[in-house]
Amino acid sequence: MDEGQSFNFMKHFNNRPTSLKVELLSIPETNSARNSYVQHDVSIGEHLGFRNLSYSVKEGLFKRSELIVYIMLVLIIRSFVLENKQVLYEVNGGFLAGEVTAIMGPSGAGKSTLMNILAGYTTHGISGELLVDSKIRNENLFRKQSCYIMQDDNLQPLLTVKEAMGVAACLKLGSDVTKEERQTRIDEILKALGLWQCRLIKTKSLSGGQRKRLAIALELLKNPQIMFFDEPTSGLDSVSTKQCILLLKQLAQEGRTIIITIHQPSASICEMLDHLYVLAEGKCIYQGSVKGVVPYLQESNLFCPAYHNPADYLIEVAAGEHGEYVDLLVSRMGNGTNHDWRKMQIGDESGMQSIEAIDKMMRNGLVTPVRSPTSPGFHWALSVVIDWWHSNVICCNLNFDELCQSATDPANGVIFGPFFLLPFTIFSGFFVQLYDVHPYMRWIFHISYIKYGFEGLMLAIFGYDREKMPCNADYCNYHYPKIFLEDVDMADAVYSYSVIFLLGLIVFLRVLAFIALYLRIQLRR
Ligand SMILES: Nc1ncnc2c1ncn2[C@@H]1O[C@H](COP(=O)(O)OP(=O)(O)OP(=O)(O)O)[C@@H](O)[C@H]1O
Repeated sequence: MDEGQSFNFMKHFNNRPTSLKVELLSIPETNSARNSYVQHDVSIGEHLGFRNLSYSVKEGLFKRSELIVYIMLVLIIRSFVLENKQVLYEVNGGFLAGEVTAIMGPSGAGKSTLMNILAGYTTHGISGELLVDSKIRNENLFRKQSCYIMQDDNLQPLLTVKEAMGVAACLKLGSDVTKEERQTRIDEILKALGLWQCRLIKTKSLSGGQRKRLAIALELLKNPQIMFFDEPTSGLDSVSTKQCILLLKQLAQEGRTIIITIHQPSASICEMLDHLYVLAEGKCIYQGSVKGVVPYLQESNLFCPAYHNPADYLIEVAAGEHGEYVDLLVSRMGNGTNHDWRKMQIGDESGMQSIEAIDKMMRNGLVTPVRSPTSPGFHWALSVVIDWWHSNVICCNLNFDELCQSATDPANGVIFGPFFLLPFTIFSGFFVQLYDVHPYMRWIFHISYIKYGFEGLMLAIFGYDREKMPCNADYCNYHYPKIFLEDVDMADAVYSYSVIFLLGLIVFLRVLAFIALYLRIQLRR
């Protein structure tokens, strides 16, 4: 490492606070609250990078352990017998300080291999360049400034949390750190990571989440700049998973580079990640923000279904479930050299969300924008005009979906719309007559807009003393339209009532929809 590189690296390191500021936060419930943790307070240039990184292993008759025993023999025959298996193919990438980067991909894609190489655990069979601040990294210095937290935390089961920290502090902190300073640091980290309450508990009795935090606490003693985590959320429930990712975000926001491998994160976890690096068949098919995944795939004619977790969809694409797209995506991503999709950050969210929302609604045949920079009155009026335009029969214009979408979430409209529609359809006079149902249920007839629409239609066709209908048989029961109206229980129905009710209901629902839309937008502001 030359002097300049060493200076840069140490500059980042020295910029970080020496004392930890990490506090375990409660998990925010709302998206907006969660997104507040995704602010990019720390903006440091590229920190950890790799160029044209390839990795291959020899595999065949002998495994690695046997090689030790048969080393002489293997050295002679390996070039003849063993096959070269390529795991990574000239991949490129850059991970920034201040961000949580998740390496994702289907099983066998090369995630652990890449992580092991970046962490400096795998050193043989590699070609390409490992960089820090765009310069070839110094492995010795890098090892001092980084740590690797494995899935199996390997904690000593019979030591208490405080004892485990004490042993680690003696080993990791130099002799120039006094006993008091060590103790202060241990207490500080335990409090910061929410382990203070269980400092006297043996590590074998800790919960999964506490064990993960203790593993992190042990590494934090030497305050590493770069932290690698292999599947940090495996074996944790959803609450502990969120807490764990939040903790990693906080560590990142203090200026660290956090790199994790993760298997199919949930949508809410995905939102909390700053950067995704996705591998398929040992090549990079995506590198960028979480928000960029859907538009990136769309450009390759891969449309993530509405209400589908984009991360799941990306893994399905990587696994070839949607066709042969890996080569196309690798070339579009330049095998990791393309950094364009990194730019699509949370700041672009409002635009993206409204585009996605409109897109979803258009696909579902709905036309009520719920998130808009313009006035609710404008959208309300627009939806009235468009709905009116689309409607052929007056009763079809009464759309309960719209009310539900305005008041709650568009997805709820799809569920509650048919739910509200069904009783009105059944008690409309079409399937059952008014006097066939229990008196307690008859009120539904009187508010069923389908009944009024149906009644108005029947009266317009068969009412108003319509003349006898043609009959070519000896006897026609409905020769007289009046008999038909009596049979369908509409002899006493009044056409004008139907029209007044339907017009009144249209006005009522429109006003209600406007109020709901108005209130919702007011609450969001
Ligand atoms: N030392 C090795 N010897 C033989 N094959 C190896 C070696 N290391 C990795 N591989 C192979 O490289 C491929 C990628 O392995 P890797 O463990 O990196 O995948 P992964 O994406 O982490 O998978 P998973 O999610 O299942 O852990 C696999 O097919 C694996 O068998």
